[in-house]
Amino acid sequence: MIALRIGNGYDIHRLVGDRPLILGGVTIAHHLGLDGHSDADVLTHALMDALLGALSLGDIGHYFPPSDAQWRGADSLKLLAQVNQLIIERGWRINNLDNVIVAEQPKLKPHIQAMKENLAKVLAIDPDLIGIKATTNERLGPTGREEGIAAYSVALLVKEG
Ligand SMILES: Nc1ccn([C@@H]2O[C@H](COP(=O)(O)O)[C@@H](O)[C@H]2O)c(=O)n1
Ligand SMILES: C[C@@]1(CO)OP(=O)(O)OP(=O)(O)OC[C@H]1O
Repeated sequence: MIALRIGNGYDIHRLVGDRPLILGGVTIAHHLGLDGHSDADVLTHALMDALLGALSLGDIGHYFPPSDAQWRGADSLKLLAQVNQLIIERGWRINNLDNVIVAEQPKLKPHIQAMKENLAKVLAIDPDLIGIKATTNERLGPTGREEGIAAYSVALLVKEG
């Protein structure tokens, strides 16, 4: 018997002048970066929420509360490794992941493969199981005005036997 569980995640972080831009663990040269208590890696945050959502385990704020100083400046890939552990402990594996980053600037296409490889390494899966797309918001709304970058993620988990 095969069991499937699907989850979705969303996050948005504000763009500011004095922070690095980190997406999927890749530091991208840009005049603005994402603000947050952690490294503000919005893609990895949306992905963690999708994975937790698939197993009805709550959200990242439950495991890594922004009020807790230990997560200040946290490397989100390290948090993702902890989320992956929760999945493995429960006997699930990742079937595939799909993600959309909404960013007016910079061009993300040249960095997508590196993001996939970073995430795949942490999750111990093939990079081809991870979809990552980038889109502008056609200059509409907060992402379109370059006030922030948002990400949406979908995760499909599978358990056999
Ligand atoms: N930050 C971004 C946004 C988009 N792209 C790539 O450009 C294509 C066209 O984007 P539209 O929003 O105009 O549809 C998109 O499909 C991406 O390939 C990007 O690299 N970085
Ligand atoms: C991982 C955390 C830890 O503070 O990161 P933040 O940078 O606060 O980002 P947010 O997506 O607002 O909330 C998730 C938090 O749990």
